[in-house]
Amino acid sequence: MTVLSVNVNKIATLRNARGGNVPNLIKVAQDIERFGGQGITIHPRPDERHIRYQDARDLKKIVTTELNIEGNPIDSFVQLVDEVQPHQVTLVPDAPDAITSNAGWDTIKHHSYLSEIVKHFKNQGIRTSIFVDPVIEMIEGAAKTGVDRIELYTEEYAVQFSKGNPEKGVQPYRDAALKAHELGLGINAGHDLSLENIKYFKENVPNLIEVSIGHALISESIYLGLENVVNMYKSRLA
Ligand SMILES: CC(=O)[C@@H](O)[C@H](O)COP(=O)(O)O
Ligand SMILES: NCC(=O)COP(=O)(O)O
Repeated sequence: MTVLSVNVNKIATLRNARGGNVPNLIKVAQDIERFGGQGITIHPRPDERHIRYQDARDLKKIVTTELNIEGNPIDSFVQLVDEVQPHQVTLVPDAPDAITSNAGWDTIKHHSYLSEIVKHFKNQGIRTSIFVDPVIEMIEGAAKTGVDRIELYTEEYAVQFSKGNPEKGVQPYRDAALKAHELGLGINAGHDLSLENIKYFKENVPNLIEVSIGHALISESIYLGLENVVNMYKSRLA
């Protein structure tokens, strides 16, 4: 079984559009857990365009499954994670003005920086993950930082799947997962995973511990309903 962590960034996007508290992010997170979601993921960005730093504090008080905070470990992010103490922190190298995450870390170039940050969080007992492209050298570089897990950046898989090339799309992820497992790393994945492409990914990428899914899951819920969609993902991840 692979754990489904639901990314609620898009719930915050909708809420912020009117400046009030509709939809209520906390209630949605509680409902996701009630419907069977096994984790909540957030990705507070420096401009707080969707998740606000205060949301992280509020969610920590109510999440009973697993809270995963993703982001670029700039000083304010590190301070937030230190304060909130989520179950997992995922380091993502996104620029402040990036529309969304668009690359994994160069774990060789940033070896010292990542090693220091990984140590900082691991010393507090926070499970730490590094967002990477499915490139063997980057997996090896991640392992050398002492990190617990990697999160495979799955946009390219999603692109290839949508073009009708699922095997071409998944092959680098299978190879990366085998290497990561051999090196003792846990394997997470995320970005642009959807009801359409998740089953093939799960069936073809070994040792997949957790996926975080937001944009597609929330969009699909408009048509199919949140409870239904959470359970549709879970059956594809069983
Ligand atoms: C790391 C990752 O792939 C997701 O966290 C993604 O970046 C979601 O962020 P947005 O919701 O801002 O697109
Ligand atoms: N880590 C990936 C994530 O949290 C969700 O990404 P997406 O499904 O919104 O593309």
